[in-house]
Amino acid sequence: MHVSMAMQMDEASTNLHIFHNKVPHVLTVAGSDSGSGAGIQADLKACAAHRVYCSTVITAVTAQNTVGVQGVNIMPEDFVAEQLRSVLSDMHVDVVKTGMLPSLNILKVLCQNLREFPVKALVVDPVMVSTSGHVLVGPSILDGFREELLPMADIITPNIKEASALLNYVPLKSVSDMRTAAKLIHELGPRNVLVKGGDLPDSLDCIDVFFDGEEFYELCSLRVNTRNTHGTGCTLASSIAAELAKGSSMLSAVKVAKRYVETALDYSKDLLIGNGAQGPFDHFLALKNIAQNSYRQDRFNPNDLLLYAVTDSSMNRKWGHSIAEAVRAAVEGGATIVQLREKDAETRDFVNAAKVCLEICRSFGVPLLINDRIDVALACDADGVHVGQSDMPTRLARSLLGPEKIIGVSCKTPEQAEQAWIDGADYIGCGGVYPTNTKANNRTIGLDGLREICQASKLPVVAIGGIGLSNAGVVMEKALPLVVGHAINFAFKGRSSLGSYALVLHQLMKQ
Ligand SMILES: Nc1ncnc2c1ncn2[C@@H]1O[C@H](COP(=O)(O)OP(=O)(O)O)[C@@H](O)[C@H]1O
Ligand SMILES: Cc1ncc(COP(=O)(O)O)c(N)n1
Ligand SMILES: [Mg+2]
Repeated sequence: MHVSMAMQMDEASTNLHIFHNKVPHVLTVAGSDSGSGAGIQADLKACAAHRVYCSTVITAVTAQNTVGVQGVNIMPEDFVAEQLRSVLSDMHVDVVKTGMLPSLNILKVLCQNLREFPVKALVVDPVMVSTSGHVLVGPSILDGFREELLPMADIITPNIKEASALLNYVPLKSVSDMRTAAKLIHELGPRNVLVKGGDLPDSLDCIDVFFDGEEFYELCSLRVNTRNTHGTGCTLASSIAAELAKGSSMLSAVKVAKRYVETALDYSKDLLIGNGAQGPFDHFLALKNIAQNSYRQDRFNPNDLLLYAVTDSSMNRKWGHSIAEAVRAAVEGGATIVQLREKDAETRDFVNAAKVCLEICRSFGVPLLINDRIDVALACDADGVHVGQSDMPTRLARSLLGPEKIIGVSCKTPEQAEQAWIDGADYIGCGGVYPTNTKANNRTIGLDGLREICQASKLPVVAIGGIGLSNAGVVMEKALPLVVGHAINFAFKGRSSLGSYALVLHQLMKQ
């Protein structure tokens, strides 16, 4: 407390305002996998997924894919030493995680560096055999593990085969054998042991045995039925390292890491990458959605705003329409973008309806946005959101949704339009142009207000509020000629037959 106060005063008086955020940092010392399922590549992805920085020292380059390992090229130990020195002499590393250590000399070089540059924790994944059965590191490494590395380790994470190898190849066939093995490996010096049961035959669950020298914990997860388990071991160890770097206790780090692997495998169980027996999985839980949505060429095309339909739950209720029926009518009638604006829907109903509407919109190649509810947009992977001035701030919405989603912002003044542009919005909605009964207490800006904002806005403008067949022509006439490089578009809320309005107005705009 005193220290931080003093620092602040000192920095204020000397005018040095450089506050550095120290970032949690894992260094992985491992082999490269050209197929990117395991090794260095899995470590980088796992650390990024846990929001931890990861530097890399490459010990070997493997030619590897989903079929197996075609070749291994071991790095010269001097060059491994040079990489270690480059990273450790410059960067603040919290945790070192080791994977493939292909020679005894490389292991010794690593131990030397760890003594010279001590870190908060050492996670050892004693990689020996790939999931495909290829021997990556020969048994000559075992003495190095036992004599030098394990006594320095905070945790070692052998799979069944590696645990057996460390114990002179005793057979391990059950969870009870795994417990015995964990205890014996603990006697070799590491402070904690996790014997992984991913490869335990005939097991419905995936049970890993954790031993901290005093207590045993059996950590159980569902066994995901999938071919995509290549790299689970590397990912688990990196995830443990990442959680430790953030400050977790060992048991908590192991539990979070295991749950992460299980979640990622479940999400990725049907991914198809490569033709071999063992596929990689998706560390960011995003590829499945991207594969489904690959129809869209551009993230956002301003021309999509041409005819903008907005749903309204009370209007739909009044006319006896479901949200999905209204959306289908709108896109069939020519709407080029749809926004779900459901102010009083139950969240679960809203998510379910949004999923159905998304399918309809996707089949027409029409983007679907969600009003206000970032959570609903994320849950159904909608194309974006539309937010008002008192909803989620645009920048925060952008960081939650990522760079690809569409964000629109309601603006009533040129200043708000400028701010929306600064904050990274894609378009602004502008209104109410005319009085409307679908939004209470909404100040009408009129055609003059609309024109003023169109002149000022650097973003495409969608006109909204009380626009229908009778006045659409006037809005176009008054506002359109003044707008250079922007489209004026129309939003229709809660009409009984959005389709026919859309159709007629679409014709009108084409003239
Ligand atoms: N099919 C699966 N479903 C759920 N978890 C799994 C599956 N296969 C492996 N795991 C988990 O992934 C981690 C790595 O396990 P394992 O495959 O035994 O190690 P390695 O990849 O080093 O051979 C463990 O926590 C294990 O329980
Ligand atoms: C370079 C490298 N390092 C480690 C593994 C083990 O990973 P897994 O046991 O999940 O196949 C691998 N296959 N390749
Ligand atoms: Mg495995």
